[in-house]
Amino acid sequence: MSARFASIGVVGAGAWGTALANASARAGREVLLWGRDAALVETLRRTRANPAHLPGVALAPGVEPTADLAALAGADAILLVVPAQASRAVAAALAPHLAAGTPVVTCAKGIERGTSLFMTQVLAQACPAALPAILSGPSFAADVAAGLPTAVTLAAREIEVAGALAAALGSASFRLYHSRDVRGVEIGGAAKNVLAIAAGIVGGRRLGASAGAALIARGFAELMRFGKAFGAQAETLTGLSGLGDLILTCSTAQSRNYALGLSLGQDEGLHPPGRLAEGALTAGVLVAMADGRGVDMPIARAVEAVLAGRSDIEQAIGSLLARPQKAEA
Ligand SMILES: NC(=O)C1=CN([C@@H]2O[C@H](COP(=O)(O)OP(=O)(O)OC[C@H]3O[C@@H](n4cnc5c(N)ncnc54)[C@H](OP(=O)(O)O)[C@@H]3O)[C@@H](O)[C@H]2O)C=CC1
Ligand SMILES: O=C(CO)COP(=O)(O)O
Repeated sequence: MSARFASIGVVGAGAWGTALANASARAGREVLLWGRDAALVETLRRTRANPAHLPGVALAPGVEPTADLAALAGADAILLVVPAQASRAVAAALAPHLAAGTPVVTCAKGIERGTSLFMTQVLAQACPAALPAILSGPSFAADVAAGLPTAVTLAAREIEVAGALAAALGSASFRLYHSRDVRGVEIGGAAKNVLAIAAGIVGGRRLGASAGAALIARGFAELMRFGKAFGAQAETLTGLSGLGDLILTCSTAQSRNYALGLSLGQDEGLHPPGRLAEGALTAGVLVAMADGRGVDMPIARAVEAVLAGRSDIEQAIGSLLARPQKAEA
């Protein structure tokens, strides 16, 4: 079945794109790795390494870097691995090169600002001939690139397509579960990033491990409420791209979202600057969407208020702790 996807085009040569290119090559696929920066692509080609985005990792044999998007025209499937807010423009640039029905798997974790669209909805608009799919779950690029054991979920509307893609990309160390709950998988990845910023704030403020655990559990309740309101299945949200990814990114400063929260909690502002933290870009649209459907998300709301400068950390913590006690739901 995996012969259906013998060649994979990876669009985006950042940390996650490079790691997924390596994982795909390890799974036996031919891989073209596209980057927008010709100089970076030349470095990748010459040194077989990506020091800018994934230091210390060698590019797997079988990964061919390219700066030419048209070169991906013959790929059997595409992994779209650019930040959520760049996904529409990059998918639109890719669209003219794709054969109709080519699966495009978005690997970004976010919601588009301005349109309030999930990643596969953005794909459907920008790349209408493609078959949209989503890959998400607890997986640091460095871990996947190093071949450490990792498990993620790949969802597509057609379960056969999801299964075949999972079979094509998976290996002993990179396990892909498949699903047809596209919405659940994309909500899990987007929402957990916002909650991970809150977990980082708890860490930065040294509020203790008990507070950290409470934050994960109550954050998960928010993620579940949001997911249910937007059509996700509960079993997806309790799986890898929900609870699994929430636990990972709320637990360690290896997460850029957690690290951002840590820095806020230590009153060091948005540090380090320029590093991608998708949760900071998703917080506003997530909270607005929740408001639109009457979904209570106090932790996400507190993160959004801090990031927008409407609340300081002490006010945000105070407002969460001052909420009336209620039944656990
Ligand atoms: N890193 C990780 O561990 C994981 C990341 N993800 C998700 O993957 C997505 C990408 O993250 P990651 O790879 O880590 O991010 P990086 O910051 O490492 O890389 C982002 C890549 O996207 C490129 N890019 C940015 N904007 C554009 C644009 N407008 N057009 C074309 N290319 C663009 C960058 O190019 P340039 O170098 O030229 O700026 C870079 O190659 C995010 O949504 C993230 O949440 C998911 C799971 C794990
Ligand atoms: O999504 C991730 C791990 O699953 C990566 O998290 P960060 O983007 O917070 O580093």
